[in-house]
Amino acid sequence: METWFIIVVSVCIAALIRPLLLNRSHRNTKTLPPGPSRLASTLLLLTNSLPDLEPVLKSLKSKYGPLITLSIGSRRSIFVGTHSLAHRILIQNGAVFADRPKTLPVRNISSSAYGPTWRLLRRNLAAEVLHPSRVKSYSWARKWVLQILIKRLQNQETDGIKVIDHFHHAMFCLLVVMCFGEKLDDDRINEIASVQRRLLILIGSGRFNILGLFPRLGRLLFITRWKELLQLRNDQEQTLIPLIKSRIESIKSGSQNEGFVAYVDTLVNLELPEEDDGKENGGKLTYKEMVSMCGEFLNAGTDTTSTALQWIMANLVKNPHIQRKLYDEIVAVVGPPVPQVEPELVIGEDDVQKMPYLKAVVLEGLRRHPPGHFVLPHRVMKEVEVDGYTVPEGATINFLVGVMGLDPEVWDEPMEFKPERFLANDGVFDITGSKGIKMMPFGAGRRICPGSDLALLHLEYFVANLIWYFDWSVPDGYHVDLSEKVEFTVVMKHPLRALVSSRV
Ligand code: HEM
Repeated sequence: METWFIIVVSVCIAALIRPLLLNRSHRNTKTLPPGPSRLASTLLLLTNSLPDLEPVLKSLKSKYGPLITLSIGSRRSIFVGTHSLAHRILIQNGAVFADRPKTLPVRNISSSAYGPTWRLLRRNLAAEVLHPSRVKSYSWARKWVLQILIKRLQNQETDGIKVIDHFHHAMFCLLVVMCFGEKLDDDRINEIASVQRRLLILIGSGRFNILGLFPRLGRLLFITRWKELLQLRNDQEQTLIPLIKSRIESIKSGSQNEGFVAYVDTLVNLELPEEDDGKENGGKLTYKEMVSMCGEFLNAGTDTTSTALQWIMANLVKNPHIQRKLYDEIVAVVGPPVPQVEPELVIGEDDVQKMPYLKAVVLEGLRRHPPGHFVLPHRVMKEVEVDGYTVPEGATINFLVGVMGLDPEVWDEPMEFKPERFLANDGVFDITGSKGIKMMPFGAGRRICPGSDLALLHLEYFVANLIWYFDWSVPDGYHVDLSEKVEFTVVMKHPLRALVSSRV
């Protein structure tokens, strides 16, 4: 079904239920944060994916201020446009804003309601996979993937190489090992990457918004879309369940790599609590639920990181003086690059910790080009006052992450790529925003990305090694264009092509 049909149906529904809502809304809208009319809001929300709304929200922010409401029927979507309000909401009043709206029926961390199941699943990921000692135990996997990436980049074409495909492949190899404990060949990696990315891009396109906003009605009216989603989900299960089963078998038979814990290992014995509302079953995760958990792990750790890596490398190609300064720092710590790419001769993770300029480059990349220009939608758990307005219970709330990173009130020359800004304060920068938010590429507060340390390590490790081994430059007749395009994350509209030549 097409956009015009959505619009007609929504307008009819809005007209039918308007009289019912009028009394209530008259009472409430007085203190709601301001925003455009219900009809204009409905059209905006139904015809745009969340990232596509960014330019509209920017202009609404100039008109209405930093707290904006879009209404559709009785639902309210509230958007927050400044750092100080984001800090007040997510850090100082975090618990009220830590829930998620119920959308598609999957069980994973990011879509779990704020409650015991979410706590258990999140604690499991944080303690069993993302704990620093565990992250260290995956060090061999990072070295292995780095070899693969370097070999792929060495076989480049003369007119430059489109690097993003190789970054995606590398990140999938890495996250697949961490998830299923297996090194897979290229065909299997491509199969997993393909189904995961199809799901991500379809969901990111906003085509399923209606199913999330009105689950029952949406499924009836948009049966083709619903079937498309079910088919994709089925493909994902066909691809991931055999890997999950194979890992569980190897744990049972004791043939798995001793001392190495894959994400699946940690899911098998989890005992989920019964939720108070009785909507979620307790007990062990089913295979299908493990697919949702593993699918989340793969997508959270691959798409975001490879998108950020591409943006950072693009800025290093565009700004040779920054690349040179970074290379000099790397050589000062580990010496010049070695002729052979050997697992034991790459720049190690301990060395990376001694490179403040490298860290500044990565942070500047995340400020200037955060992979997500919004966080995942939060749900307000009880009515609360913010900045003199009433934010009602049940409203969804989101944050203009992209806009905050470019706010001239906070950042000097915000459009410029200047890593030096992160060297102030002895290079100490609190990405969690606990004392004050200046940017929030990983979100903030209780729902902050639990993978932020791992993501920073991956970015620092790959950027350091890629700059150490190779000189990156612009192919003839090409220029690095920093225009953006929305996929699931905000990616380069014209993907980076670079000439990558060995430094030895
Ligand atoms: C550059 C890389 C990454 C970026 C920019 C990023 C960003 C984000 C953002 C903005 C959120 C939403 C926060 C909110 O709703 O308030 C999020 C949530 C999440 N991220 Fe990441 N992320 C990255 C890498 C990772 C990695 C490597 C993992 C794990 C392997 C991960 C796992 C998750 C999970 C499980 C959530 C849901 C948290 C919850 O709902 O409690 N992310 N991430």
